[in-house]
Amino acid sequence: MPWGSIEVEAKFTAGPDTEARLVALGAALAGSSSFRDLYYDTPDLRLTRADHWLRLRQGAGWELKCPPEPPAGGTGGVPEAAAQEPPAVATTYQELTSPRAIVGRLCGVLGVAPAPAWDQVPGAVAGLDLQEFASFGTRRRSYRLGGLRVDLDQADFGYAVAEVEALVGAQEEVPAALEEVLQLRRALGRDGATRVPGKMSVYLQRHRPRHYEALLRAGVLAGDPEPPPHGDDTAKRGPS
Ligand SMILES: Cc1ncc(C[n+]2csc(CCOP(=O)(O)OP(=O)(O)OP(=O)(O)O)c2C)c(N)n1
Ligand SMILES: [Mg+2]
Repeated sequence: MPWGSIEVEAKFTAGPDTEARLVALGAALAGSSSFRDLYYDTPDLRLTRADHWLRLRQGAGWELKCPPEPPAGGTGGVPEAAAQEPPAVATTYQELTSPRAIVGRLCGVLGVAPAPAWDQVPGAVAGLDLQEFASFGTRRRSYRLGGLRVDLDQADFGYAVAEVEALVGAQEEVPAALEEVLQLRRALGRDGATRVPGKMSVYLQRHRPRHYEALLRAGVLAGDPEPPPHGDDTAKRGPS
């Protein structure tokens, strides 16, 4: 897919038995990694208030996670549950990686014409006055099971979260992918009855409360219950 792929994700809180359950289901450890993410927005938060997440990921480069473009003439059958209205059972995002696609989408959201000098993302970041608003490290253990991926993350600000993820190439494939993602999460003993906040939600709630409130008001984030404080054993239950 020239414009990136569509990511269907459902988060959950991993337990001490999660990795054993994954292996029992036939999943294989695909790798362990550590990386730092830096996220950018305009001073008046226009990108994140439009649910667009521009980041520079150490070792991967620039990436833009944004709601999938509705295909011409239809919603592409994105099921309600996967819709971005919080609380979302799962989230569906396009992940753009090509500089041209990222810059084009940024300019579209901000309503400006791309300048010739913005053929690479850093030029657009400077030209659009985008500033870093979040920076945190993640230790990740990833498992693969069929076409699904399970990431067990431990953020360096003391929060652990896991997610089941499927990548599809077209909107029409989202409903089937969503069912597979939710089925695996259930098989891991996590029914999704309680909404599990992502790392960014917790980071903003703790470190950028005004930004967090703005995203609640914009309906981009749901009012997630603040997870246990640092050092709580939930945080410790991250990737072993
Ligand atoms: C449950 C939920 N999560 C994220 C969002 C929006 N959002 C906030 S930050 C954000 C960007 C980061 O996405 P996330 O999957 O939380 O982080 P990570 O797992 O490190 O990225 P990956 O490796 O999967 O690309 C999004 C989409 C939302 N509205 N609801
Ligand atoms: Mg994710």
